[in-house]
Amino acid sequence: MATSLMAFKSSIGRRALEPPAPVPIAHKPSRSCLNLRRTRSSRITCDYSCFEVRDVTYRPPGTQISLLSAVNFSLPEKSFGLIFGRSGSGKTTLLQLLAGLSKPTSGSIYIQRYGNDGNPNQSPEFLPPERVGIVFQFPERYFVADNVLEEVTFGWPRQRGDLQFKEHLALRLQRAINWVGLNGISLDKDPHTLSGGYKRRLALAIQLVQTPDLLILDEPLAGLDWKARADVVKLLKFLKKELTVLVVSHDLKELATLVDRSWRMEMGGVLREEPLPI
Ligand SMILES: Nc1ncnc2c1ncn2[C@@H]1O[C@H](COP(=O)(O)OP(=O)(O)OP(=O)(O)O)[C@@H](O)[C@H]1O
Repeated sequence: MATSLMAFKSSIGRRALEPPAPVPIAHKPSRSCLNLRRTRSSRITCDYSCFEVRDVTYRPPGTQISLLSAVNFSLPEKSFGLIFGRSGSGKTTLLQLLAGLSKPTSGSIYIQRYGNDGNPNQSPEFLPPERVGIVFQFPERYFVADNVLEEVTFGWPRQRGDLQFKEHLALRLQRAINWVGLNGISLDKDPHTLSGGYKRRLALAIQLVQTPDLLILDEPLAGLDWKARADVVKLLKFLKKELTVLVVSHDLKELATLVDRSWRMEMGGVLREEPLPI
């Protein structure tokens, strides 16, 4: 792939391109979101929020083909959701809508805050694309920089900011590097010379510096050896404590211990909540 195209593909995973879809006017409380909170903690002690997808359909512009058919689901904050299903069923298409890379043809994607009683306690909010980080399948194919530091900070503002702003960026960088366990690696290292597992850590760090609320990963274990796969699973277990994670994967057994909620995507873009078939 030409370098310029690689840079473009990489950059679309790093920043928002399109304005968010309108927030629904009439909103029904999501009981399923509350139920999941109850199973994760016997006593609900504070407000919480859920990422919610309501009646989302998608038809690529200029076509008559519906790739997603009235998709509905909720994912509470700091939980781990997994979508599985046959190749070509529409999983990646759904992730792209959540990341704001395409707009739903109809339906809405938003964040809803709930009170202790399980009822919404404020109006639904847009899910702005800058609050979503997406790691594509084989993210290392889209690395563009000559060293780790430039790869992580690609797309950051280059103009002279004040000291406070620079300190803020430096803290974000340090936190992301620590979270993914890249602190033992020189920031001067060429990203292409890293091992498979470290390349995935770097791809995660690129998203985490943006401090997303929702982290989306498309086949995070694909193409890795057994040790790197185990490392990535361990890392996702840690990240789940810090933010909400939504994964598309065929590697159900390896991810099973992390999963709070799972859905099968059926051909034609029909999503159904279903336990993992393992
Ligand atoms: N812009 C488009 N126009 C027409 N069809 C499309 C477009 N984008 C994707 N498709 C088709 O939509 C279907 C769903 O694709 P998608 O990549 O979302 O599936 P998937 O479930 O993620 O598959 P995989 O597991 O192989 O990644 C496929 O048949 C694909 O060819």
